[in-house]
Amino acid sequence: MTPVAPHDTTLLALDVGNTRLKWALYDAPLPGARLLAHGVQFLENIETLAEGDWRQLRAPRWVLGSIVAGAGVRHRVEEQLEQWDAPPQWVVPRAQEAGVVNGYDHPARLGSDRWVAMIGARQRLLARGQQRPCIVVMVGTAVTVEALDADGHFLGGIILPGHGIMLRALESGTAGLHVPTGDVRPFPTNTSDALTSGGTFAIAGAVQRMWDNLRAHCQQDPVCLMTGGAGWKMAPYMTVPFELVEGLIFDGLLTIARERFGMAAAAMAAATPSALGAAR
Ligand SMILES: Nc1ncnc2c1ncn2[C@@H]1O[C@H](COP(=O)(O)OP(=O)(O)O)[C@@H](O)[C@H]1O
Ligand SMILES: CC(C)(COP(=O)(O)O)[C@@H](O)C(=O)NCCC(=O)O
Ligand SMILES: [K+]
Repeated sequence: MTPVAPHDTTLLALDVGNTRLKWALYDAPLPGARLLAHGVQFLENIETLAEGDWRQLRAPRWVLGSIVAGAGVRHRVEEQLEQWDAPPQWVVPRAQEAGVVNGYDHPARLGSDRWVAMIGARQRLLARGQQRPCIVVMVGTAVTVEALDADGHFLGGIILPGHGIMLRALESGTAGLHVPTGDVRPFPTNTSDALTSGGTFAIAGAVQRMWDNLRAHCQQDPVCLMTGGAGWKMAPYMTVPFELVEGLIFDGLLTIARERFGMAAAAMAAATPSALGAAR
């Protein structure tokens, strides 16, 4: 095991989805921490991490992650982390955390990625002084659209299939849909374009509907933040004003990390001022 330097405050943040593992190493467990290194790995390649991307990585003091993949994947990720003396902590959605109140019937049954992204969204809005209702869209393997009111109450959200799952479902459920990816067109006139446009409009339409629901509920225009590996694919076709934000989940993980490890990190920084810098 690689020992951690006594005053090291590094945080390794993990976002394990159903398709890819995203990781980021920060110099401190705080929003705005300096990003030291980051990367992505498809789940089938997790076994390469310890001997590959993470081989030369500075040993993290803390490991905090969100995971929505199954127990098997979690075990494989944990094996790759064994080289360091930092047992991973996996976020489990609570009834409330970091200024967000969880409206789910069973708070812990909410996907941890959805919870962490909402905490990241809230942190981002408050940091720029915007206390407004917010729609959080994540376009990954699945698509999720969450509604938060201006006070940080998560009212509820929807789950729909992502682009890939929609196409595979149609391919396997019909006789005549086996065609290459097409283009998004207002009035598709071939099967490829019809499928690609259908999936894109389904997602854009779902977001529009949740945005309308939230505006009607709050009597105020929501902010819409969109993230996820396939967010860029949706960007040209959205019908509500939105911002494409990379790393909303990492913002959320840093916010949760501040609550969990911030005190310890501050104490270490006080012992060695150079470790964190005077600004923090
Ligand atoms: N270059 C790319 N590499 C991987 N996935 C991509 C790429 N471009 C778009 N995608 C889409 O992004 C999805 C993965 O996004 P991601 O946010 O990592 O998902 P998850 O969190 O569910 O693992 C894939 O399902 C795919 O549709
Ligand atoms: C909805 C999800 C499958 C999204 O997964 P992803 O696309 O990020 O891989 C995931 O958040 C999940 O498994 N949620 C648990 C059920 C729920 O949130 O209600
Ligand atoms: K995700």
